[in-house]
Amino acid sequence: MNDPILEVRAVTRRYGARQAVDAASLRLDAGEIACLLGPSGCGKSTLLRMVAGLEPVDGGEIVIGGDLVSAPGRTTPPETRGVGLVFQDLALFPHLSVADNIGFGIGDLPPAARAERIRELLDRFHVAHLARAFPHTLSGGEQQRVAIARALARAPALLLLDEPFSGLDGHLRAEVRQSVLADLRATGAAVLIVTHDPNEAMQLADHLILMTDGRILQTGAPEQCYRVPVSAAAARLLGDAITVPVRIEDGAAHGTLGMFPAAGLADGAGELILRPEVLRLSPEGVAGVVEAVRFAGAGHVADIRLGALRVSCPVTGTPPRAGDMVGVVVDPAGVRVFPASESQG
Ligand SMILES: Nc1ncnc2c1ncn2[C@@H]1O[C@H](COP(=O)(O)OP(=O)(O)OP(=O)(O)O)[C@@H](O)[C@H]1O
Repeated sequence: MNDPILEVRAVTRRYGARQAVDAASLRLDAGEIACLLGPSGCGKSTLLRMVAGLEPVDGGEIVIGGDLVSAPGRTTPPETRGVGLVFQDLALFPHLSVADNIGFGIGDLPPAARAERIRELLDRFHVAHLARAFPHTLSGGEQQRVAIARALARAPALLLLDEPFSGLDGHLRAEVRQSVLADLRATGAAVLIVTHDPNEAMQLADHLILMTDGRILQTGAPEQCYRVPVSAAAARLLGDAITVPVRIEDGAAHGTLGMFPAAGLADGAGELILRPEVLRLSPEGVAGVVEAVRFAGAGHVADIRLGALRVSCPVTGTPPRAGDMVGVVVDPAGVRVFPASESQG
């Protein structure tokens, strides 16, 4: 196995009594794109800033390209870590042209080599026609491309992006994201992107890193994290998750939606966690009453009362009406069972 580009080992950062990052570990291989996802204040930016060398670590170690760059009392400065950085505000130099922004950090190269590198990046990020333009005349998406091109000027093996798409609005955001992603992949750099947007993270990443309260809950491929969350908290970070209280007894979980395997779990209170899409309406399912039906583009969503439980169930075809009695079935493959104490958060 190749050595990772980035290895973060049990890194900790405290601000007074607050543990902003608590024993976080992750690794990133060459050419891999990872998204660090979590709610506001969970410590994502702090972790990224420690990797960048903008913040010291209070515990643990960071290794980049085989070099130990952070340990308590030791912080290699950002400019000698071989990382590229792009922050939310992009921070382009307003008085420099696009070409000069991109070439800013490579003034030490011979002029011909510098010009060649600038031309390469202008082409790669599709901004060659803007080479002489100034940042304030560019669209948000164009500024985004220039900021990334500038961060890659020294060909870092690792690029760090903190909420890079947050300044772009809906439609433009998705479009810029996908095309920038393709261009980034072509550079071969390992990329660590901080975001609080689950859809963005799932669409961009080879590898998700889910974080809450300073701790990393789960890492893995987006589909794995979505389908097989390690806890209710991890499940909720990636989208709608229905929580159903159950009683675990002799390796089975019993609750309103029926019985599900819970091998290896101790008897006691538990929770089922499932995505809405594993529910469907069928007459042989658990009986419930439709409370409301909403149009949701590709189909409808029915809010259904099943005793004390209320679930939102996607419906294809003709939707039921409020007040109808329906049956709800669950695809057991889409259900996870957790002991109640482990699924808090
Ligand atoms: N320089 C600082 N001094 C004191 N507390 C800080 C400092 N930087 C961050 N914190 C605190 O550490 C915690 C984590 O902050 P951080 O900015 O890393 O979170 P985040 O997940 O990036 O949030 P957001 O998505 O809102 O940017 C927060 O409670 C924040 O208030």
